[in-house]
Amino acid sequence: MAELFIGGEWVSALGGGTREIRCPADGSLVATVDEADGTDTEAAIEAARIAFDSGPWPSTPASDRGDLLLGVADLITRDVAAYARAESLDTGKRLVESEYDMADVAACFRYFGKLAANESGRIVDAGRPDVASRIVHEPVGVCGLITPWNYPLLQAVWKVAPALAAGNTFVLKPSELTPSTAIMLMRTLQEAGLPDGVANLVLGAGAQAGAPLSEHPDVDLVSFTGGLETGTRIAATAAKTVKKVALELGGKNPNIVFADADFETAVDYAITAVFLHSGQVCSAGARLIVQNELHDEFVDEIVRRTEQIRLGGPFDPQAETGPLISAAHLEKIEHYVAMAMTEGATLRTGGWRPEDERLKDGFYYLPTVLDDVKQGSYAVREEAFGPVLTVERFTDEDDAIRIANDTQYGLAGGVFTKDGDKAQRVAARLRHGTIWINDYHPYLPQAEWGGFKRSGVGRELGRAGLAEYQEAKHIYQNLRPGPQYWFKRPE
Ligand SMILES: NC(=O)c1ccc[n+]([C@@H]2O[C@H](COP(=O)([O-])OP(=O)(O)OC[C@H]3O[C@@H](n4cnc5c(N)ncnc54)[C@H](O)[C@@H]3O)[C@@H](O)[C@H]2O)c1
Ligand SMILES: C[N+](C)(C)CC=O
Repeated sequence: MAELFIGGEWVSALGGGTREIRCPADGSLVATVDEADGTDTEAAIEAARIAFDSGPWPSTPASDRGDLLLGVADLITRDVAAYARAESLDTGKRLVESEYDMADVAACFRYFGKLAANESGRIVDAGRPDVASRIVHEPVGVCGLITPWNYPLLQAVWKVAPALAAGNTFVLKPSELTPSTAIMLMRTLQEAGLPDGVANLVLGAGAQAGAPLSEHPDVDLVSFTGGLETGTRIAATAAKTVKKVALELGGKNPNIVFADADFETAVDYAITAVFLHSGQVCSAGARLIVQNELHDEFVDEIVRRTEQIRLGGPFDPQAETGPLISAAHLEKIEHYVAMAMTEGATLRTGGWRPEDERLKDGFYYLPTVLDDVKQGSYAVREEAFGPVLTVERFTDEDDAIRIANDTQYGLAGGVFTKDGDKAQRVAARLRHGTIWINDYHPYLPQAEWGGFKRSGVGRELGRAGLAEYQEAKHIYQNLRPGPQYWFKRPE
């Protein structure tokens, strides 16, 4: 016990609450951890406030902050096996996927470590030789960071690394379902030499442990990754104290396949786009939009391959994808498929929990393909966040773009074609934050990530990802001061 990290100390929840963390692949007990409530979070906010207002971190030279982040990347790389194992036990994700995620975590610390070291503000030409004018970047203050369960450490680090690089202090509240790697990260930050109170961790349910991060007047910025409904609530609450708000929300991501695409490449990516991590990926290509003349052959092949996907737990070397995160999420997917069927979708494969005895204790759902879904229907409007592919058809380029943009979301999308000009034309007209051409899923720490429309506000990663955590201050110095006499001098 004592997994809350507040003011540089490991402490237990004041109310004595605990929560069992169980592996979604088989229900085995992973850990019993502290469950905070609002009082613990308020204590963490106070520690972060004190560290910001009177601690050394905000005024530490940016290059020294950068060095510390580079050291964190090295420590995570040293401990990658333990981190990956912990991530897989909490999420049920295949070990190899967690290993990739941990490499991305280290790369993110390296990117922001180097960016911090090169941070210099800029000189502004005031148009007068007797004026020195410059923009400096300062930290925003105390940041509340709230993160989901699907990529627990990676999504946290997309916030933690730029927040630290910019000189902020923070309180992190990871998903109550997947706290283990966040606990490990606090130990790593401590080992790297981060001053006390800069990094704080509270564990627990959103409504209790998370809510003060958007409500409390001492929090200057709240950055949230999660569902649209929660994000909307957090933004509304944060508005009362005029906090800066960054939101990374859901997606209903189109994957457009033209008839001239390389067939084998497009089929292979279409399957990975939607079924990676059992579809529990914000940018999952869950909406296959395929050109009419290719439809039958393409979807037949997708169905044939989907039926061969092997499900299994994180340490099954033959498993290709794993379980859903919880019983509640499994029920949500069942409801989603039932709704699609009532709307007239054709179930081509899946649509059930697997009968395999080997999987009986986990939250598994068969990879599912729903053909003939109607445009504008529930199945194409709502994010399933599970292993369900919907199929729509299009006639020509304009039709593909119209269908792909017909969503409240705008996170990501794919385009498959051998015609490079056409691919660029389509990419330019898609209202989504990331467009992959003849590829799907890669993201880079140096490339901004975020959503158009209701997929979010602001950007993570890249230069804009650092700017989210900075205030720009203009310093204007009159080099030859003297009276101006705008108002007449009294006689
Ligand atoms: N855009 C992206 O980059 C991105 C990345 C990953 C996940 N997501 C989205 O996340 C969603 C799935 O994650 P989830 O189920 O964990 O989302 P969620 O909204 O249920 O929870 C996310 C986090 O918010 C907390 N929370 C819940 N209510 C809160 C409240 N009132 N105040 C403060 N915190 C609160 C939760 O405890 C959790 O830590 C999907 O919609 C997915 O698309 C988006
Ligand atoms: C942003 N990403 C792809 C790492 C995780 C989305 O759920």
